[in-house]
Amino acid sequence: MTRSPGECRIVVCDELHADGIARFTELGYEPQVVVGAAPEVIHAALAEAHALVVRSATKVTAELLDRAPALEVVCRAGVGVDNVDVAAATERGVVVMNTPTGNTVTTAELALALLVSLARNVPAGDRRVRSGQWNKKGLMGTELSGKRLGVVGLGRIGRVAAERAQGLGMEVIAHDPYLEKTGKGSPLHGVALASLDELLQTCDFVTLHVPLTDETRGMISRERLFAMKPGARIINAARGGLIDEVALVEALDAGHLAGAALDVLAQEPPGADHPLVGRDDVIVTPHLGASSHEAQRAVALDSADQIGAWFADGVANNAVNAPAGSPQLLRQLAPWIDLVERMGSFLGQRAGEPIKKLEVTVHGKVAEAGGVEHLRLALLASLLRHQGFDASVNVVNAPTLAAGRGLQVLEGESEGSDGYTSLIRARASSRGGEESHFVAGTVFGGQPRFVRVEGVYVDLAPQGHLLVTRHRDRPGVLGALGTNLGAAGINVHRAQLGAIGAGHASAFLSIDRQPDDEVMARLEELEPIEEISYLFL
Ligand SMILES: NC(=O)c1ccc[n+]([C@@H]2O[C@H](COP(=O)([O-])OP(=O)(O)OC[C@H]3O[C@@H](n4cnc5c(N)ncnc54)[C@H](O)[C@@H]3O)[C@@H](O)[C@H]2O)c1
Ligand SMILES: O=C(O)CC[C@@H](O)C(=O)O
Repeated sequence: MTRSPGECRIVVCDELHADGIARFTELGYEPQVVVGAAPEVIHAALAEAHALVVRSATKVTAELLDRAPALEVVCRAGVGVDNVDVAAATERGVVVMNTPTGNTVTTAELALALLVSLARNVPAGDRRVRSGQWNKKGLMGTELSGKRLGVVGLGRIGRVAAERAQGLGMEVIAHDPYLEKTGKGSPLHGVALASLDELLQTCDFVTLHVPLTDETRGMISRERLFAMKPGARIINAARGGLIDEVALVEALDAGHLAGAALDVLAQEPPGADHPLVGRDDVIVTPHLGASSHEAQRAVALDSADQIGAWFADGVANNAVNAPAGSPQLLRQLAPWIDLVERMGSFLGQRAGEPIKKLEVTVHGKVAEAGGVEHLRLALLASLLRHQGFDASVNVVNAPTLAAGRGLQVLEGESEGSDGYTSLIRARASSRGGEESHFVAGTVFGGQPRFVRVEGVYVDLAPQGHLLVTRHRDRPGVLGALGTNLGAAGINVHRAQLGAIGAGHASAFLSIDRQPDDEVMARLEELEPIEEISYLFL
């Protein structure tokens, strides 16, 4: 859905580079900046916000999200989304996006700065001079050239850090299980992939570049710290929480490790008596990784452009919880999304009880264009909206809501496109499959068409009021339905029917208004009618 900038309230919760604010203005938006504002001002802004821009200071919790009922999108001007409760946002249908590329080089450069500073005691030397001492006793460093660096997480930042370290003459190895799973090997020349244990046991320096997730929290545990090569140094410019900080103090005190450089801590800012702050063998910087003019400008511009694209075209660039797609693809998919929403509406209304299994197949040209996932999610969201959920169900929260209800979404069996250039089939079944409904549709001249419903081939414009029957296949059924509807002043625009086997048939009547309960009861009482339902598409 396209919105004009005047309709969209954007709230900027953390410091954002001025060029990002200017870009919003260029795009026609008037963002409200609430950095440092009183809680009541922030709460009032949240109450009307459609988009939030945050860095790491604002914690986007479930409670904050509940204060923002109109919220559609949260944009993290940076990489890590660990300050956003993504599950809570997803549940509420709120898109969460980050700006993953703007601060890559800057953060890798900080990791390198920490590496060099740690190897050569630069901060300790500076402190000594500031205190009036001009001597180098105890500040003997170590050369980087020829030493082995282990990069944990060979993603965007890890790769830049690895390449720069090779330029310093270091031998670099890396650990990244997700890269290993691709089976393609290391993307960098001269950087071999290794297990985490091998990396820790053999490297002189280790630098961390993984996101903080349930899997990585505490990954550099006490056991792993003490398994590191004696005299090694560790650098963390990724996230506090990756390293067991208590165990790090012990490993340093025991002389097992020679030093650590940390841009991030588990608790930021740290308490005054944090045991890692103030040691000569530890460098701590205040989460400076992304703090360069270039990086802050880049992530701010990306935030403005991404939010603009969301409001203008519904494109969720860099979303971590929604399918992506270019504006061109979404424009191409628009009539198909309209079709699948009507298919979902049909199936949701037809089913007498909660659907437990939804099988969707997308065939032909529309599948080749991409966006199959988008179509499947749009169908599911529409089905759920017609199965007791409210209008807030969308492609973001539909999978979570479906899973919560025990509804499985599967790819149906591939049966080809039945001679159509493109065809979408969907079957919805209740528990055990005793109730199952089927619809197949396509788009003709930009308009949605159902071409097969239940077992019957039809040519049905899925719009407006519809009656669907299952009845005994005998003469006069259509006449009896038409007579009763006519007596109630209801006009039948179009009627289609067909046999569905074993002496049964189904009829589909497009009518001009909803029959009241009395009319429906009369139709149900007609002798051949086994089941009749009214649907609005
Ligand atoms: N200090 C800062 O200011 C700052 C700035 C930017 C980013 N960061 C942090 O750096 C992290 C990395 O950023 P990026 O842009 O390189 O992200 P990225 O997604 O490009 O790379 C992360 C890499 O980690 C790998 N990975 C995931 N789990 C792993 C595991 N268990 N073991 C080893 N590797 C694993 C992934 O496969 C991926 O290749 C971010 O998530 C963010 O938390 C910090
Ligand atoms: O906004 C910042 O200064 C830090 C950003 C950084 O932690 C990130 O994950 O991108």
